[in-house]
Amino acid sequence: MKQRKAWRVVREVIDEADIIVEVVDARDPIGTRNRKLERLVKEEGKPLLIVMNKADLVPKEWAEEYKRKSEIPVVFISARERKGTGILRREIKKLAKGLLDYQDKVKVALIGYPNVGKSTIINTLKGKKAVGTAPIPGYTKGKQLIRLSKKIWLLDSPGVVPIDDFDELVIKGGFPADKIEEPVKPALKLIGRILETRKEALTEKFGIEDFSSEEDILREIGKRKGIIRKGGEVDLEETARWLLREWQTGRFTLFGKEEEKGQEFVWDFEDVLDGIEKDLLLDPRRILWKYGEELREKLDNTKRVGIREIEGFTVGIATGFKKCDGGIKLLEKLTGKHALASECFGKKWKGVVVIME
Ligand SMILES: Nc1nc2c(ncn2[C@@H]2O[C@H](COP(=O)(O)OP(=O)(O)OP(=O)(O)O)[C@@H](O)[C@H]2O)c(=O)[nH]1
Repeated sequence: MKQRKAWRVVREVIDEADIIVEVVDARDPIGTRNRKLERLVKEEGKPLLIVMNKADLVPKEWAEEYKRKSEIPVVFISARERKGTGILRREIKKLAKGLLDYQDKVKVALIGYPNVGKSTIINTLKGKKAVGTAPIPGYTKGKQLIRLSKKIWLLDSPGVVPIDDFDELVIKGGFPADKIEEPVKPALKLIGRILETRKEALTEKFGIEDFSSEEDILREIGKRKGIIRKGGEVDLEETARWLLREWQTGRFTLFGKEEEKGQEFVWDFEDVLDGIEKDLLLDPRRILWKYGEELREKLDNTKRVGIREIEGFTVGIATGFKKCDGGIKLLEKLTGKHALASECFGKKWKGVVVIME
């Protein structure tokens, strides 16, 4: 049901825009491109541009190679480092040119999976210019357009592609590895993705050079890590969980050296989440009154995160942040949901309890 609603919003954004920019993560272009989205845009006959963001986290040659292979125009940028945004503007202008023969204004929309950097790109494109956002008369209330040039405008709220496949959700970090009952399937999918994208990563991290099948690779990882059952056989399930955990926390990436350090965290707070009853869900302060002491004990510079679905709500706990906002943002990223209420705690290192829709 939720999926359908999310796709409806994406369709509305496609409908509204004249040019669609699909934002993907340069580290995982295969996993963050969405064929359904691309098909919908094509069906509408609208121009599509792919922006591979976070280019600062991948080697240049890799970017060039991907660009050569793509049939859709690709632009590489790093919104965070403000690199490549000039080229992006130029490409958008190029696509808009053809349309401006028939209309006097062109609207551009960014669409992509959660966490790929859509908002950061919008902010970068906005620039420092005071013109920034301006309400346009007759335009849907609450929404604004950002002026890129006199005739080219950007929708200020991006379209978010829902993650509809459970294995995919796990790979993207939206469901904690430790909680998965059948971790082998998503782990094999992850290995398949790595084989397709950059199999050298398996050699660099695990010393594996024989890429026969996904399952053999998983078994080999277990063997090398010593995740063995009593009988001496590799424990595939535990290996799968371990691998997914490494991936989700960023300890294992496609490009060993270029890890995004800021995003590393450990899963924690199982006990507290186990104890949360229905009446505590009304207010995050109640959770803090009851479990504050336990939570404060773990406050240090390690980022710890716990997430649990309880009675139709999602409860998240995050600690180890300089600002509570960082914790809330990470929880929202991981779950793809929005915070309804939150309560902050801690002095030097902060933690936060968040209830999400
Ligand atoms: N290294 C790097 N990180 C980036 C870049 N752009 C964005 N990020 C980071 O990626 C994370 C997600 O960025 P957002 O702009 O919030 O992503 P979004 O696509 O709007 O995410 P949702 O709001 O969940 O849909 C943040 O931690 C950003 O700082 C980039 O070019 N390089």
